[in-house]
Amino acid sequence: MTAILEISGLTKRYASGLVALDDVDLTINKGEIFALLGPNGAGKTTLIGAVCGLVRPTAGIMRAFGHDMATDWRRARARIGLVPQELSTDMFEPVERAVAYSRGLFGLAPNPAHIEQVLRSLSLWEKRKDRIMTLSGGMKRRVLIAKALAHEPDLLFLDEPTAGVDVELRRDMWRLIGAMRERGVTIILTTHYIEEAEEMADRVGIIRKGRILMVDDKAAMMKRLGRTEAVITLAQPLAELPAALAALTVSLENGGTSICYRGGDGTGKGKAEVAELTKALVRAGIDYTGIDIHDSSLEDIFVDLVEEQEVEGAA
Ligand SMILES: Nc1ncnc2c1ncn2[C@@H]1O[C@H](COP(=O)(O)OP(=O)(O)OP(=O)(O)O)[C@@H](O)[C@H]1O
Repeated sequence: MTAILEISGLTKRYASGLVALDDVDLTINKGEIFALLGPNGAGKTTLIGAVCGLVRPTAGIMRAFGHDMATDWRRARARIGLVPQELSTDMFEPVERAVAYSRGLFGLAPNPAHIEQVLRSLSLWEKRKDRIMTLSGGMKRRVLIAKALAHEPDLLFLDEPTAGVDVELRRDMWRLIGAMRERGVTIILTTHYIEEAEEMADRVGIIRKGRILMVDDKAAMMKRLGRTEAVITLAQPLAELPAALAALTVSLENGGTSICYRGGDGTGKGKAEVAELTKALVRAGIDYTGIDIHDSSLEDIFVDLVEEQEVEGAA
């Protein structure tokens, strides 16, 4: 595995005194899709801004493609693309010219064939002569991506690429991100849609209050922190749990009308234990009217992790 971005001890204290990034270490490998998840204000945009030269770090070292970003920033930055949350300039420009101009900003020779390919892949070719201000919100998003791809970056940051876009555009974005990965582009995306990380990411980082709480392969994270939850609705309420169930991680809830199971480890163990539980109920002569069972999602894991930290922080 080749590391293409290495961040260590990255700290950002804004003039207000607020510490938006607190000693962040993070390594991004070539060719991966990395999703950075965090609640509002966690520091995601600040982190992207620091790597892309929009935010001046207070401390820390960043290396991209082997270049130290403090001393050799320009060469590193030339290989990085950024799709920000909002379009702030170019509103009066026609699409094609704005995208070609973005390429020129990095000192690259014009390449109309590449610009055409980018515009076509984003369904913008028909709109290439239109002024950006006349486009719909979704089309403006596509222009942002086209601008970031104009200089053929090897590392692409997408800051909440699908916030506020419709389902169709979101699917299109996912397809596009997948296609970029196929071409070997490394992608770091921030998202509030955990479904997006679950669908696309190879690795997931969870950030809160400027600190990275966890980084892991998505599958490993779900396996390690995943669990199964089952609620068994009883035909008759119970006053207490039967002794036969003592070995299982169950509790009596909802005024004795349901038995809740929380356990397992994301590998199927939970489902097997729920099966055991139902058999034990039958053996004990306890009748039930329904079972609701689900495996935890990345969202459950995320919420648990962030809440756990809230509790620790308050303690
Ligand atoms: N220019 C600034 N000056 C002072 N504080 C700032 C500045 N920019 C961001 N912050 C603060 O830094 C913290 C991190 O903000 P940041 O935008 O990086 O979070 P985020 O994770 O991207 O949030 P969101 O998901 O809402 O976009 C927040 O508390 C924010 O208010």
